Amino acid sequence: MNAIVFDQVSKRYGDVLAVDDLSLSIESGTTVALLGPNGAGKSTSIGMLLGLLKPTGGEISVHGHAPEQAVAAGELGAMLQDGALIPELTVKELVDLVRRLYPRPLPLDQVLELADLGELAGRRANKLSGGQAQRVRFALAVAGAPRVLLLDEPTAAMDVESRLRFWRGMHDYAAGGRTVLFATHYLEEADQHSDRVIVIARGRLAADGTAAQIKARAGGRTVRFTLGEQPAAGLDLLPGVTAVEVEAGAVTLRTADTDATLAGLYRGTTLDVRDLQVAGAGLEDAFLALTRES
Ligand SMILES: Nc1ncnc2c1ncn2[C@@H]1O[C@H](COP(=O)(O)OP(=O)(O)OP(=O)(O)O)[C@@H](O)[C@H]1O
Repeated sequence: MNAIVFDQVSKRYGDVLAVDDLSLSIESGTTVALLGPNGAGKSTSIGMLLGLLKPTGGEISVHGHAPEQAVAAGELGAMLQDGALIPELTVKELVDLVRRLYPRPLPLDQVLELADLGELAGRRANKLSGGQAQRVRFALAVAGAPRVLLLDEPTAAMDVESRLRFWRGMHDYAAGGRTVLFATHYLEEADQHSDRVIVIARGRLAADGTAAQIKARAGGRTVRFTLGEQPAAGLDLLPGVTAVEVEAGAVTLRTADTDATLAGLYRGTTLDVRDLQVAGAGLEDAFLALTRES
């Protein structure tokens, strides 16, 4: 069953087409990373999912309902980039206040544990550091036990240790068969913490798959070497090669299988290859290649 469906959704702000004919569906129980450069349309998509922004065209549904209905029914929880916290309340009071607004909230202790707030329970909200305030926002997002959790760049203000703890809490929350969609710029986070990565660029879908598939789609690895005056014809036929660039005698091959490509190059051709370099295309390279392509 689908938790989230975007059907030909677009959003225009004046001259800016922030989301451009976006269609995708997210199966219930999956954790999905929404990846894209600045201005790609991630926050706009999350805003529309929450019913805070109206699409210019197309339709969005959450478990078969319009976003506004899903929010009203407590099906959606969200952690946005800067939600204000009530300064005079302690962390515990604030979390308890919010969870009581929902029909079937999580127990208070469980929320505090998920967000790693045990030691901060008695601290007033106006005395929290940026990273601690983010943890409280996460607690408020899960307090109502929503089936779908939306996180907009959740680890932006967190140090390394806080990040680790945050992801542990997120995985614990998702483990109950819940759906999580998180926006991030951090490719490593997408790689490590999601079942599926959706890359958007300029409001359009640039790639959709597991992190491994996305790396492979952008060519996996590159093999570079110098050929000088020798002809480069036929390099695209080497095993594994997905793209060939030749510039002034310098060749760059993108390959999904480095070993097969090199074997083919050395055993299957008579070329005199110089200055051979093999570089791993990480998710970063894949991401750059994909967002440039689109
Ligand atoms: N209220 C607004 N009015 C006009 N343009 C807007 C508004 N909100 C966003 N935009 C524009 O829409 C585009 C998409 O912005 P959005 O914030 O959704 O991207 P994003 O992927 O979340 O970016 P970032 O990673 O920087 O947070 C950008 O070009 C942005 O400038």
